[in-house]
Amino acid sequence: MSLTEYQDTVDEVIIDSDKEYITLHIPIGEYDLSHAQIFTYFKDYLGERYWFQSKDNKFDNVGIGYRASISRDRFKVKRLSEEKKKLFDSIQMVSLTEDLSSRLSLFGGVKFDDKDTTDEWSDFSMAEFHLPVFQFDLIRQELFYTLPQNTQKLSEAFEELQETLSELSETEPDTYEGAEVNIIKDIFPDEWKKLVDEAVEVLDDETFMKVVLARQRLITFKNSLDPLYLIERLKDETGTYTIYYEKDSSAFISKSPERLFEIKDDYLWTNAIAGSAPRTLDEAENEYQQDFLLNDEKNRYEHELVRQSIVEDLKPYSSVIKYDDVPEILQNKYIYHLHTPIEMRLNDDIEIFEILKAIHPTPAVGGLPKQIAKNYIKEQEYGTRGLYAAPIGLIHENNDSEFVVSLRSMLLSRTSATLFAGCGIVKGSSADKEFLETDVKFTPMMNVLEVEA
Ligand SMILES: C=C(O[C@@H]1C=C(C(=O)O)C=C[C@H]1O)C(=O)O
Repeated sequence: MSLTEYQDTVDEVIIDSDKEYITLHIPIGEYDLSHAQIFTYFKDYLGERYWFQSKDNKFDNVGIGYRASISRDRFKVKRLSEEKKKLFDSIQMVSLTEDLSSRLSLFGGVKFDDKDTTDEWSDFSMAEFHLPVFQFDLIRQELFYTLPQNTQKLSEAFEELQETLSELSETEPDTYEGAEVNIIKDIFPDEWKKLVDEAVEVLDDETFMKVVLARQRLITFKNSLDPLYLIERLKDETGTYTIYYEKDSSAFISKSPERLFEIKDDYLWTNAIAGSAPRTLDEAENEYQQDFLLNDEKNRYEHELVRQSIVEDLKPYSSVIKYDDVPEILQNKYIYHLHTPIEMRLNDDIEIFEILKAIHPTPAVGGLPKQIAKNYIKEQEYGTRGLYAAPIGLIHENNDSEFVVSLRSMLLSRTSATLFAGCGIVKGSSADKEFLETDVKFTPMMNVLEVEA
């Protein structure tokens, strides 16, 4: 079926003058679009584009152009909830056929904490979510096209859109160049180890049990990083989330294994992930590492703390919370983690930002007790986390949502990349071992950039 057949439907739409935007919801199966085509065709939108693919491939969304945004300097649940509602309420949705299943979403995130933003993160606000002009759902083959209610006649806009889509489907993806490395430099590696040692000194079994300490690696390039190159490289590792998020002259990229939560029809799914061991190409070694992880006291203890804390944080929002006592192994390309899935039924009328505030930062990326760990990180860790280890994801109109803990990530400017990786420090941790673990956690981004340390 071709889109021209919907022209009558569009012509008959009665415009609701109370709304600020009209969103056309359109099947695009006839066009067969690729990520590379979309990012090639919409070059001019550089700085206002994203790609979000979930680990289970339930979502593969590309957003182009930020038509409207919620952007706040402070993470205030009430204000954000009001603004989100106001934005969704200002849209007149026009679905061209009844059998569409995709949902319009806001995409964005909330920074790890409110530590003074150094220049490197200044393109992103504390909390920021975007309604795209074009939201492509490449799994369901549907498009949301949002335009201001008053710009032009809707039927003309629809004709133009069809032209855009045919041009897009005929677009040859641009060729691109790889990244030519200038310098690779760990930021303050010795100081980081010293900080870990100091943390181990203050940590105990009761008052301050865990803190996650992160470090950075800076890579500079001789040429500017081509978005298309990055998009193609991001496809290399499967089984993780993919986040590619352009904002003004920065881009943030993550290949995270970790879901913060998913909410669907009053149910919430989350997980405890803590405890790590490297995965190699040697099967016998891998068997050993998994076995070690499942039975190692330190890793199991750390994992248990994380799980307990998440369950405690969510208790006020649910009367039914389910999980197993024994963790499973979560397998990524370069690393194994201990993993416990958690499922709960949400009480009525829970705001998504409330859940976000309650659950973030999980002790997998902050520590325990939460507030002490958060303060410790803010005061002691070098630099600013910004969107590293922060919640990033999609919020749909009805509160259904999916958020990622943006690990295995980097912040890009035109010719440099800052990679982030951290690990949980508990009493008895060894700085050298943890240093190696952060090395392993840099691997997904090193691999995206095709560089070796
Ligand atoms: C903090 C990171 O990872 C987290 C810390 C882990 C650990 O300490 O074992 C494991 C998985 C993640 O929850 C990171 O990747 O930067």
